[in-house]
Amino acid sequence: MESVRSTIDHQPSPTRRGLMFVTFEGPEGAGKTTQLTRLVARLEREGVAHMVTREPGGTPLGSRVRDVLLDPALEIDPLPEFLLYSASRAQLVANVIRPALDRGEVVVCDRYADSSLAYQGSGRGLEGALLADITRAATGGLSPNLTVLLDLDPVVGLERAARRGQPDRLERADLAFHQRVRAGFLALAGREPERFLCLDATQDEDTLQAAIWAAVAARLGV
Ligand SMILES: Nc1ncnc2c1ncn2[C@@H]1O[C@H](COP(=O)(O)OP(=O)(O)OP(=O)(O)O)[C@@H](O)[C@H]1O
Ligand SMILES: Cc1cn([C@H]2C[C@H](O)[C@@H](COP(=O)(O)O)O2)c(=O)[nH]c1=O
Repeated sequence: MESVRSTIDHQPSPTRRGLMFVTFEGPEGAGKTTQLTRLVARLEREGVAHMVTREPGGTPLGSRVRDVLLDPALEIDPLPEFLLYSASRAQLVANVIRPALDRGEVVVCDRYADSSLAYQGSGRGLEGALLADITRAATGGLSPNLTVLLDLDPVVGLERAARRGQPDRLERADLAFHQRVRAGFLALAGREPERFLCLDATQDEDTLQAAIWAAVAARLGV
């Protein structure tokens, strides 16, 4: 009996089996980085092994690709734009995210494939099947367990983002583009309500963090 109980007690938790992949999504200036930073601080306080990264970026290749994608001096057509995001994503998944999940760490990522569906799909108008095929190739089908969507009117978000300084290439796109992006994110959340935690990003930071931590803690069982 004792040996049976100890076997059960030592079953790996979902985290240790590498199943906890959390992404933050939303329009410009919605507060993703603010909330992600607070979540990471909470994971540290709780003693949960974790790794934090972002898209585009997170690898030496991804950092270079990020500089290209955000450079306001460059004109980039929708297809090469999507392929560049996908190249950064493929490198990040293979070299950073999957190894961390395999080590049993919680992975927290600032933007992921949903951003491509919203920005390059809804925003730029690229076809869904193309996005799905290339995203599958880039990620090997790796999907987050939890996606926190911070929803915000782009007028407010772009104002918030502007406090940081000069707008980057994406932030310079017109308001109609950013409205399509917002609508795209909301449509994605509507299609997968179990994966998405959709929050009104006009709420104060403490309220948002409490909701995010409750969702993470429930999935981690802490
Ligand atoms: N809940 C909030 N209410 C009001 N302002 C906020 C809130 N959360 C963050 N901010 C402020 O909004 C600005 C943008 O926040 P942050 O960089 O976290 O957003 P982001 O979604 O990561 O932006 P981007 O996608 O443009 O990188 C910052 O000045 C931040 O202090
Ligand atoms: C992953 C991803 C990102 N984008 C856009 C969204 C933002 O405008 C920038 C990234 O800047 P941030 O300060 O880190 O939010 O890139 C995109 O268009 N498509 C994507 O797949």
